[in-house]
Amino acid sequence: MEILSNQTCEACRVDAPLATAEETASWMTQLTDWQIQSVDNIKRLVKVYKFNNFVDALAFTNQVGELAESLAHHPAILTEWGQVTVSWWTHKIGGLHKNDFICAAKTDSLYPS
Ligand SMILES: C[C@H](O)[C@H](O)[C@H]1CNC2=NC(N)=NC(=O)C2=N1
Repeated sequence: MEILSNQTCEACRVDAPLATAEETASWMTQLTDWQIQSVDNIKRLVKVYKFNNFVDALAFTNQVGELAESLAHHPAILTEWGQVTVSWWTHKIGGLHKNDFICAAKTDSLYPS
């Protein structure tokens, strides 16, 4: 099976296909503690990362932001004291694309274990 965190995002086009149910199920096996949530009928990958304070949460937020810029693919990030909520979806297609699963896996790689 292809390792998501080792892959790079492809340029996403407006006619790119949404991830199928089978692809989603397969790629979810490589992700830890990510949930699929629908917001305004748009599916997104969501995970809450825990921290001991705000400073560490902010540092992680900035790392995720740098990752996003490097991939030209951007999440929604909610930064709070003690936790950061990261949500990935593809705006252009209004849902989940393989890029979102790759980005979620790469986001996990940034979290201090
Ligand atoms: C022009 C710019 O590259 C595009 O709008 C990119 C920017 N980052 C993006 N991020 C996400 N999550 N979805 C997109 O469709 C998207 N499009």
